[in-house]
Amino acid sequence: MNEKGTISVHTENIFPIIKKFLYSDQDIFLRELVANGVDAIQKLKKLGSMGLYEGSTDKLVVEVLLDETHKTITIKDDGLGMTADEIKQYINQIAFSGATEFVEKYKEQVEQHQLIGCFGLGFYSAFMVAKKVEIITKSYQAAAQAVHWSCDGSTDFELNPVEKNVIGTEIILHLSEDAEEFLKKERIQSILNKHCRFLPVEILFDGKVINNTTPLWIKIPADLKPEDYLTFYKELYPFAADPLFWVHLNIDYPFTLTGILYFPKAANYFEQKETIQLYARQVFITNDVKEVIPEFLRLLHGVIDSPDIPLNVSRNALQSDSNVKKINIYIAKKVAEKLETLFQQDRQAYEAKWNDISLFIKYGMMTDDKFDEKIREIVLLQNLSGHYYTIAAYKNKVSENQTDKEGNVVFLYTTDPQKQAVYIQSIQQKGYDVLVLNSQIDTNFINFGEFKFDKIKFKGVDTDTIGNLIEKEETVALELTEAEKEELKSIYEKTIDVAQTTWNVVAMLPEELPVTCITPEFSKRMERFTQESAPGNKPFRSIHLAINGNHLLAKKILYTTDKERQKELVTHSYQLALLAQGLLEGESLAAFIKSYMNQLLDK
Ligand SMILES: Nc1ncnc2c1ncn2[C@@H]1O[C@H](COP(=O)(O)OP(=O)(O)OP(=O)(O)O)[C@@H](O)[C@H]1O
Repeated sequence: MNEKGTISVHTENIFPIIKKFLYSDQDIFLRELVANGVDAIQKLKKLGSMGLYEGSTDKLVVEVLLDETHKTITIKDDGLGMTADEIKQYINQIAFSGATEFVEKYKEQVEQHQLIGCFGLGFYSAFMVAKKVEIITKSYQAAAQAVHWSCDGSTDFELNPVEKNVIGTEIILHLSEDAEEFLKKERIQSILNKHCRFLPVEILFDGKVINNTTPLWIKIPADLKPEDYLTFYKELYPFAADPLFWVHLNIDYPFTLTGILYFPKAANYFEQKETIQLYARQVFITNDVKEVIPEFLRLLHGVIDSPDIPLNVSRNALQSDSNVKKINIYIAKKVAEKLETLFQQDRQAYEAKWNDISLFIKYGMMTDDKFDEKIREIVLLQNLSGHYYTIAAYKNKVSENQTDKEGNVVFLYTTDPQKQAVYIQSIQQKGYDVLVLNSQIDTNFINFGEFKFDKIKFKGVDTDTIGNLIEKEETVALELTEAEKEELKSIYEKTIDVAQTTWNVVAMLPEELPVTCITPEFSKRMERFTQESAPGNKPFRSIHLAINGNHLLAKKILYTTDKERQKELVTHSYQLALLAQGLLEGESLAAFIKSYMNQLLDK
């Protein structure tokens, strides 16, 4: 049977293209060859179960062996093996396994390394690391002659009979000089850990089984306890704090998908990138799942396993794949259902987790309309007393007191209860309620909410006078005459001669500050955006000041005969306004502290 021949590839240049993979992810050769061994074992088991193979199928394994002396890696399996004819058909004619067609079709993406799984080259990926490859194989078929195939990376091969007693296949890779790093035990161990950790057949390396053949996600959810999920989470992310809860995905129709998605503690969201792993039949494919699952769900952790995600297509094509679209919708729905159940069944536990999950939920609402629709009723807002309300419940709670003359219910919020305490106090005296919206995402969420929620407006507590925060029909009357008003304004203008500063005397509540900085809600939001995108970059802005005409200080300033005293009152009330906004700094702050100190000594 000794035979020499030419591998029938349609493109002579398939090997250089295979080699090109090497710069993106050379490691996948091992995954491909081990996965072929696993397939071969599963096929033999299937034959056994159908009565077509009588040998034992209990202890079939794939083994990876290193030989430093001969510079070889051998991948040996107890699978169904191949006859000479099968080698000719499956190995020699690459076209049969689709490799040529694949390379032709996706050459460009291959070159740009844009394929999702870099799948499809299978056996021939061995040539990414080997200058010569041998196959020694014996088919399960009765009286099959074992064969030896070898190929040195050109398109020529040799095929000869060989002595081999046991059924199965050995693939021997003679490493090329530039791939000798793969002789290191640690290197192979780490590739196996990454790609083969959950393969369904035992993989032996260095005398040990390296994989868990029945990972949690393929088990039946009803059989599992919370501890099982927590243990598996630790297996995936040894250094992360326990997750809050999880969703076990398990669907057979219209596509097959299993997986577990964990909701991590908020602090873990951005710590690690690419935290969801994608598998196809327990073979690790990638942890770059950008195109496969909705953007906001990428904050979650866990595993998704589906044979229905096309792997040898470009990433662009993947997004428009109909299965991928269905998978996206399914996962988002499952996640929303999990949250709803939690909300309905244990409101207290849901509230306790709110701070951790709110970022993720708000982000989801803003980026996915369907998710928003499902989840809007269970979004919570927290007020200063620490109570949680749904949006509808909160609207109901404050509408009587906080509806403006246009019929909008105004949600007053603080971004920093400590720093904005002065404003909060006067607002609470007026009987208004204040929400805390201080997370990273809230600036965007407020914009989103105003656009989407019916007749709701958001106003920051430090943006305006109380009368203007919620404009009502009835207004506060000004206690000053027109002449007093003009006089007061002019005193402030003359005393505080600062550029970009405008003054107005306003009828405010007596308990509000004597002078208040007015920064329209819109500018405040813009400021926060800038702060978030370029921290430390203080935007320059002109300052509008409202002088409280109804504050006791107004008349005191107007009617004091001591000019020095008047100047002091004006300056201090101005500085207090800046202080309340966190704007008093540098020289002004030093001057303020100094004059305050002097006053202490005077008294
Ligand atoms: N270890 C093995 N034991 C038995 N048959 C094998 C083995 N390795 C490869 N084969 C045969 O050679 C064929 C081609 O293998 P190759 O890895 O190139 O492609 P594939 O496994 O069919 O698909 P993929 O491109 O997804 O890897 C296989 O379908 C299988 O029939």
